[in-house]
Amino acid sequence: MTIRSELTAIVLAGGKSSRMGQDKALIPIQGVPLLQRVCSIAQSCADVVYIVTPWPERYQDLLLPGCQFIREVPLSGESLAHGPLVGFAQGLAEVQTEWVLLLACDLPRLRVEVLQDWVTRLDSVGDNAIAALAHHPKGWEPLCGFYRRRCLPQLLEFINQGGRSFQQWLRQYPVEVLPLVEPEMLFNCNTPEDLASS
Ligand SMILES: Nc1nc2c(ncn2[C@@H]2O[C@H](COP(=O)(O)OP(=O)(O)OP(=O)(O)O)[C@@H](O)[C@H]2O)c(=O)[nH]1
Repeated sequence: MTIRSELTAIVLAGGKSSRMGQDKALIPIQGVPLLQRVCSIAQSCADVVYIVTPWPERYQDLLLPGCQFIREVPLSGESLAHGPLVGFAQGLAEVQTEWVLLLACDLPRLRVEVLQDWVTRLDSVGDNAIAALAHHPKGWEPLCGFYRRRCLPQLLEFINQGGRSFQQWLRQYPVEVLPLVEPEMLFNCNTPEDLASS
């Protein structure tokens, strides 16, 4: 079921997975590779799902019907280890809808019902907010929430000045808080120990 026709989702599948020691996107959880699982949930909330990754060919055999790859490129003079903020900016440049749902690929406990509830709240987000995110004791959860497409110029300016931290970037702008009724769903799987508990 798609519940909003004006929503795009961006799923990030890049980075080094250095703590895990293998590509997190391909790790099976209950037999389904994490990236495939997250994309399928994204499709329950949005009409268009982009997977932003430096290596689309690595994922071409996954079951990802309807998802479109955006191949990420390095910034001038840099490596591809630029981090999720740059991956997000490269995906956002392709987005045509007012709102985009951003998801990391390493969220094994995502709850589609919670995301769909959040989607219904977007219409009442204040005009000045650039994003609607959950907040937990460590700060905003940037990799499971919603951004307005129009934040792209500010995002690019921050990146061009060397900024790479979501938390630092978000600190400069109004962000709407989403209710976090199930904090467990934001659990991200970074290490083999995390995996064992998934
Ligand atoms: N597209 C893209 N996604 C990234 C990039 N860096 C991290 N991600 C994604 O962002 C999410 C969180 O990544 P992290 O766990 O912070 O970083 P990581 O590099 O994957 O893992 P570590 O090396 O263990 O820190 C995951 O979904 C990654 O796939 C990047 O440069 N490009």
